[in-house]
Amino acid sequence: MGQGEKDSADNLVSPSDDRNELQVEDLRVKERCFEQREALPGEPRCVICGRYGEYICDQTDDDICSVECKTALLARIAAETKIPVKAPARIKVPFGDESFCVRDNNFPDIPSLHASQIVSLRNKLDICVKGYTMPTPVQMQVIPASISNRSLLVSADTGSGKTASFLVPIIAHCSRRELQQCESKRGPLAIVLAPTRELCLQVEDQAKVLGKGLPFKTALVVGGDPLAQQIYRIENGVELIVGTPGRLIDLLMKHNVDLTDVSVFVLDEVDCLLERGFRDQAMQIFRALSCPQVMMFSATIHSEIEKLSNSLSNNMIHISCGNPGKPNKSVRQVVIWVESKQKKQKIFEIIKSKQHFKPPAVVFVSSRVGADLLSEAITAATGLEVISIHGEKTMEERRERLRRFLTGEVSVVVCTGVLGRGMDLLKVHQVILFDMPNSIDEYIHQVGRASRMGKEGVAIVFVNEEDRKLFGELAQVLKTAGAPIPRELSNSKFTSSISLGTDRKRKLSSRAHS
Ligand SMILES: Nc1ncnc2c1ncn2[C@@H]1O[C@H](COP(=O)(O)OP(=O)(O)OP(=O)(O)O)[C@@H](O)[C@H]1O
Repeated sequence: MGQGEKDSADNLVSPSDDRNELQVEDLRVKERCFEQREALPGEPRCVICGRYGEYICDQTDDDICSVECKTALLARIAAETKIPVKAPARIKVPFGDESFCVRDNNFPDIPSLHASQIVSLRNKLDICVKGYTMPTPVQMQVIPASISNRSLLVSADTGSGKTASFLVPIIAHCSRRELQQCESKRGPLAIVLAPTRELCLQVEDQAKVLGKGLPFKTALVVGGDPLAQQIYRIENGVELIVGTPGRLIDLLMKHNVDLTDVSVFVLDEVDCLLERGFRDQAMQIFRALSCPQVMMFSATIHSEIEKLSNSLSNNMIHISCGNPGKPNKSVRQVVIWVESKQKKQKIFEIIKSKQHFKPPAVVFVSSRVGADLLSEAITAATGLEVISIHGEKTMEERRERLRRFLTGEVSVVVCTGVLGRGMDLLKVHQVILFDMPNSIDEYIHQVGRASRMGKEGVAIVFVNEEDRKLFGELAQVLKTAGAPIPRELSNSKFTSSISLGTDRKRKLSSRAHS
């Protein structure tokens, strides 16, 4: 019997039309079980009272005689499946790369699997797991929380696996929806915004890897690539769009993309997207969507960003893992005082030194022209092939250069902030901040390129008087990390409140008492 033809009285389904014909004398659904007759030999029996099982319970497929017995059946099932809720035991969550597994005694079937059973189950099901033996702390928290459909604001260390923590729920959501709907053309279900083309490229690649074999297609919408191709792809049906705000707005203004089904909106590097010139564009895209679940991520989220993010959702879950807002603990920060004129000489020395140069290395500078000039100068001084990546290069060049660096063809890249945030440069364990960035947040992100998933790295940072605007915060960051502070920095009047603050206070107050 079809769904629409169900008995209107409480969804009881008649098992057989033939039998109904024999029972024309009583078409009314039996409310109470005593209204039902006894079962004849060979007839179905009510699973509760044993009378004639005239109906099928729509929720369990059991034979049932009346509404009364259906209610009793459902109550019995609910009581049997109700799991006693114990107060959760306190779990000591380890830091960094310590391995641990949270076992949930409420679901005894899963935790009872022994390591050897897991191996044999994986063998039996042809499952091969490499690299991802368990979720990272941020994934442990974000993936289940995302199921609530509430918006999330997540801060976690650089290199701690935030990307997969939003891609896994997106892919699960998209493939579930895809399996249910079989339409050939459909609108996207999720949008991920990120501030740079390189980061979008990386996120889309990772989405493809994680969604392999599933009904899950992606479109990359970044400037520099032909718009027509991006539109063609979206029109042919994709589940996820990954893009930079500017190009996405451009595309949405010029073409009628159906965003009705977009139910997940991710802002990766949210502080950057809501702070710098991107905010209006990000908000414009948000307003084009109908109440999506918003997921926001960064290693640096401040109170202003928290306030701004609240305007995107009024029922937000805030998640913080590790030590966000600080440079990754796995990176040793070596800050050197170098006058501007000496910087080039210093970097040549480092790159020529077997002891100090640990390629592949990323060198951060503050300007595009600076990136080109420095890469040429290093090549001239050391003989090494060095490439530059920045926003003035064509997309094709940026892609090709990044590929050459990631595949190890070239061991040094000099770049502007385009590689500073989010880039997963797995083999890189050394970064050199030739120019200090404009803010301590960018410093945290750039330093973070030297370590992924707790691997040790080093960040060599050049500072001089020109960076005085950041002296206070830099000294604080170094002090917290236990890293050496150059004498010039600690003696500077801009850091006096940090290095001398407590002593001064004590002296003043003792004088006041005397
Ligand atoms: N569960 C896991 N097990 C092992 N490796 C993982 C796991 N999850 C992610 N990774 C890997 O860890 C690396 C860092 O992840 P990711 O780039 O997502 O970090 P992130 O937190 O977004 O960092 P950032 O703030 O710098 O953008 C990636 O190479 C990723 O493939």
